[in-house]
Amino acid sequence: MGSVAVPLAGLEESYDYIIVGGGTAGCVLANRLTEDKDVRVLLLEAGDDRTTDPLVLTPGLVAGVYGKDEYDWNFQSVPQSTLNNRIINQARGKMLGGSSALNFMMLVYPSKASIDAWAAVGNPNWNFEALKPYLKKFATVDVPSASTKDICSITYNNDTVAYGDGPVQVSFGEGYGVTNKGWFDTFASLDLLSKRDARDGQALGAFQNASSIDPTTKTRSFSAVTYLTPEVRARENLKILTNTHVNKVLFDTTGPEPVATGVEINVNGIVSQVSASLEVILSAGALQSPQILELSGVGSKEILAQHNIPVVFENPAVGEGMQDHPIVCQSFEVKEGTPSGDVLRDPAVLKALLDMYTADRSGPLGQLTISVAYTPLVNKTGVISDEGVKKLFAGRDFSNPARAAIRDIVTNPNEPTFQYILFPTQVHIADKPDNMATHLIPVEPENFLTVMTILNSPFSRGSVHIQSSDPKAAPVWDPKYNHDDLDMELLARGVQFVEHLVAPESALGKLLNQSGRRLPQLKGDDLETAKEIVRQRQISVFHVSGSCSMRPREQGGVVNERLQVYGAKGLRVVDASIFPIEPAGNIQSVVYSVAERAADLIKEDRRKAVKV
Ligand SMILES: Cc1cc2nc3c(=O)[nH]c(=O)nc-3n(C[C@H](O)[C@H](O)[C@H](O)COP(=O)(O)OP(=O)(O)OC[C@H]3O[C@@H](n4cnc5c(N)ncnc54)[C@H](O)[C@@H]3O)c2cc1C
Repeated sequence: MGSVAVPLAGLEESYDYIIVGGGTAGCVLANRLTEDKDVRVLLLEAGDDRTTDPLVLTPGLVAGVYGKDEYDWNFQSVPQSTLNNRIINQARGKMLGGSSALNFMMLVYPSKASIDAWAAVGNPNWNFEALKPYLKKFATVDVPSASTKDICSITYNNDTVAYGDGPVQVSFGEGYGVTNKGWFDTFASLDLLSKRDARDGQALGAFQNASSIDPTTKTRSFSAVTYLTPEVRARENLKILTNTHVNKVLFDTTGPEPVATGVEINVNGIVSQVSASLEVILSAGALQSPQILELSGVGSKEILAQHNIPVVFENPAVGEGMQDHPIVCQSFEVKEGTPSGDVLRDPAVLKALLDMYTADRSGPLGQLTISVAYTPLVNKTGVISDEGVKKLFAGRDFSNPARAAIRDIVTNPNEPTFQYILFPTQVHIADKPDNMATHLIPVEPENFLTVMTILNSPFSRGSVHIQSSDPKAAPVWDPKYNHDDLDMELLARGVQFVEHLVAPESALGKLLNQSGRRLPQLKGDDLETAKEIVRQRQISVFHVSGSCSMRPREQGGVVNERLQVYGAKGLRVVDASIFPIEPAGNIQSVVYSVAERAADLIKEDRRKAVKV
């Protein structure tokens, strides 16, 4: 099907900026760029607008959207050789709001060192201090109640006033109970309770994360509702087009450097073009921004040739450098009387909770009761000694600046090598999960809690590339988890530490059925068994990033510090793809703040160009 240079009915022929992907980052940009009335923006989203959909808005119903074509791209990895050849699912939001519309809503701030590492790998203008104003700009964090503070041992936050003043509404909720208390008491007994506010980037120990849930309405607070409010949508200089698949970026190649001039779109099978007079901005997420670049002729010559795509300009780094946080999920049967989300398998319980939520927004469906902890490098004996850390890293090559930057974080006893999560239900791992819901729907008859071990700064790098010139064909995602064997060594040690958390004498262990089942039925007492637990139970924590990395070009960069694509004019990438190094913790806070900062950079560049 050929495309015609005629705009679709209702569209102008040209806009100043075209944003590709109305996801987490894309909605931020659409809002901020149209604050200037002179700037005309077109926001293009492949999915629909589901901002009034109860499955999206109700925090406790999130599992209901996974795998459904109208909400979720539902990508699958190639089999992972280090994980017993299992296939790993990667849910991705396909709707206005993108992945912020189907994520778990955990709102965690990155560690300072993990953002300072961005500067260390060639981006001197991107460090924690530079990002901090934007970490405050995207959200307003409500204060926790006295009872939440008490149950969750919150003694470290400066919580007399809300933190930040941005559109995303963030809260702590009220549903915490004995399991959360057990979590905090257990970490306290290990002298690993946070003493600092995690928002200052230097927390270590257990702390209560907030959630992107509006404290008043008890609904998901995500980019499409918070940045695209009715007021913003009413702006005459903003056009939002949903159900619009962007096939590729169009270039003028007649000058010395290719210039992005617009995009080719597919709306209900009708392929047409629309022009951008200033810039095309790709915000299609870490799996699809590189896909669109390759479909447009930007990428490795060999890959483009395989699919008969003419090269506009070559950059083999496109789609490489892919990162993700590996997460190992061990489930433990609870004692009679210990609360577990597994009771939702009973339709009568689910109905009663739905009735409560519908009546007055009360009950667990309007909250998230996950708790977390950051720890330094630990193993079965606790925090690993300096000597032990040195031994683990001895004789390895750290000449690559990114590897050196990650080593510096992981070996620093004041930095969070691991994030632990207390998840209130069982997690089911399948060799080939149909979708994310496969992990969440209880299949075991007993009730469980899950302790999750996340490696915050992995060394392994994967890739994502097109497998066809068809824009609708899913790209091939190979995260290459643990291909750097250090990741397996570290993760296995992190898994060994879980035995401290669930031990019979620990406060959490006392809530478990110590003679009951575990998933898997293995204990990480020795390192080899801990590695087998990783192989059987590691999945993705859905933090894919780094596939269009911000780095110097000669070091594998795709974008520069202003997020402009090397080798072209008028083209940027603004989403999780640009992260040069995965930040510690859950990454939505970083995606939002990168997009906020990008909006300022774009405005600044326009001011300079048109001298306004
Ligand atoms: C299941 C899940 C749970 C998560 N839980 C958490 C959590 O609890 N806390 C946390 O901090 N983070 C969490 N994350 C991660 C976080 O939500 C994401 O990292 C973040 O939302 C990614 O933002 P983005 O802007 O890079 O991409 P996205 O938000 O995914 O946006 C990309 C957008 O581009 C659109 N698009 C793609 N291709 C095209 C095309 N060709 N044409 C037009 N549009 C296109 C997509 O439909 C989508 O709307 C989770 C993610 C998932 C998937």
